[in-house]
Amino acid sequence: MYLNRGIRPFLAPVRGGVAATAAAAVAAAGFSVGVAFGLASVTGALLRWGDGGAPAVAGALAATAACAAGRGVCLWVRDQLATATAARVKRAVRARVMDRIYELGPGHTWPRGRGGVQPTAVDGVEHLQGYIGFYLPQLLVSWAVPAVLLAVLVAVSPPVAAVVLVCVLTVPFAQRLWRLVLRDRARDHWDRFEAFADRVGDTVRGLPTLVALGAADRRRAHLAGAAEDLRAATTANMRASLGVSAVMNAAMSVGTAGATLTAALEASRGSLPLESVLLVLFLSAECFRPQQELSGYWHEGFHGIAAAGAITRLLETEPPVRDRPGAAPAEWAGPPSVAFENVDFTFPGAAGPALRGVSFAVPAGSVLAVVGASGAGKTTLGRLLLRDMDPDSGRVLLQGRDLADLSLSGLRRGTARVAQDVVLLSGTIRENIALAAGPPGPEADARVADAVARARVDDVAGQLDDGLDSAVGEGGRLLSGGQRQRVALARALAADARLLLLDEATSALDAENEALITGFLRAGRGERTMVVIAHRLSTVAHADLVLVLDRGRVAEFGPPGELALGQGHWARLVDAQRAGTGGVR
Ligand SMILES: Nc1ncnc2c1ncn2[C@@H]1O[C@H](COP(=O)(O)OP(=O)(O)OP(=O)(O)O)[C@@H](O)[C@H]1O
Repeated sequence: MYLNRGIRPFLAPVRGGVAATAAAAVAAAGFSVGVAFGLASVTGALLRWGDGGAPAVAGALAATAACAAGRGVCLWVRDQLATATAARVKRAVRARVMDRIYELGPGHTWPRGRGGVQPTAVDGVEHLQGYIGFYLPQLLVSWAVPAVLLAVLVAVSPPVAAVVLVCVLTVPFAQRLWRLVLRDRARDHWDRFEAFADRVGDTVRGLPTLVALGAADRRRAHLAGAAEDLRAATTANMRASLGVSAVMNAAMSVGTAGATLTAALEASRGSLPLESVLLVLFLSAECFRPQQELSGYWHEGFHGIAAAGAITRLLETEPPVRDRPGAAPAEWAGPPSVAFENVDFTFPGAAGPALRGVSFAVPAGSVLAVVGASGAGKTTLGRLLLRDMDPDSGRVLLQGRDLADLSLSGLRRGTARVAQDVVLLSGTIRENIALAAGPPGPEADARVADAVARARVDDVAGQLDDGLDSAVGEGGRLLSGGQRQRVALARALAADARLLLLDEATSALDAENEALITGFLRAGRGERTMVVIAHRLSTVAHADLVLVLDRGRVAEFGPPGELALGQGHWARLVDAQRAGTGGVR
């Protein structure tokens, strides 16, 4: 049986359900045998009508009808059990997949973009329904039922049983062939499906840009190419699958015909009575029925195998960071001091390091501004500070303790960030802010109210019909860039974090919002340690310390006033900004 190793653990708790489903299907097959016996007796009784067979016909008919009804009930039970079993597995798999996505965290690089994981988490888990509910139990049935029926056939006519046995044995051969043909294809098909889904998502998100650039037609052609790729892969798989189906169907036809001929031959020799001939014909057809049904489930089996492979790969992906044994919770009694000690970091697959030998120390409760040219490593430094990833060498320290020795959940409880690309979740402004405010209740409500006031989100809400209960739309697209940033800032404040990272938080702010941020930096000093990836001199002016990065190295570090007196990078950047020829980058 082809069972993906990632899915096996989820099947253990529902083994009983799969077995019960298969048992119901086997019971249905048992009633089919009853129907076969019944029909054979009805036919025999009809042929002997002259011998006063009316009561016998009536009895046989009643027994046949009862068996047919029993079969119907068993199939109904099978479908109920299959659906319930598959639903349990899907629930468990989905929960584990979501856990894994959280564990992979913000530091994981998705090989096919973030959109590529959606088909696995949504469609992939759905595809397990048919695979686990019907395909796997049917696989058991396709062995069990022929085995039982062959035993009955041997008792009725050993030669017919021998013919049927030979043909039934082609089925495992066909299954093996199917597995060999489809194993790699299933993965390839899923990869194309994920890539296509990611591109469609990208296109929808980037539609305004595509239209503005006049590139919509080119993108459409590109998408059509990817769709054609997927169609070609699907057709090729269907062809291969149908080829294997044809082998099975041929075996079944040959088996039924062979059984009929053998039975007829035996009847002509007088060694098989007519009723037994009929019985043999019905039973040999029943022997092949489970395999016929199995081939009907192959489509679901194929998608299930492909999905199970993708789910396994996701579950086996190693997170970039995880808790070390004995990791301790971080202490958040007050704002922490922060230090980097000789930190090197290179992104997987990157040509060169993003950070090299970075060292600096920031006292608790200070504001550190990080500046530097585009690509200098500012965002990477922020990400290492919040432990999205671990340094290749060197250490990041929080209150003198290596970040890697602290538990991730404890660390995340005390940190917050307003990221470069502010992402709001679908829902209302209030819901977005409340996300960070802890379990619902009066305390969380008070935190939200305080954050709204401090980030002046009430100004934003006042411009909207439903105030704080206005929907922000997917990703926050119903709000302006500046409004989004205020909501994101409020969200970070509601988290009441002792370590706050603002990554280019001022880039989309107007003068009023910028004043809000700088005021907030001034007021927050001492309350929390803040690291600001800064663009504007006004922001940096309120920093206690400035770190200038240049191609991944620390070019300068110190209080802004002192650095401005020198002749280095910082002094040049300030002069350039004052002269209006550049930012603080
Ligand atoms: N996920 C990634 N994979 C590979 N390389 C990356 C990744 N993210 C960033 N880099 C590279 O690391 C270097 C530092 O990038 P980083 O985003 O930290 O720069 P930055 O100073 O924040 O730039 P900007 O001001 O433009 O945002 C760059 O060379 C960038 O190309």
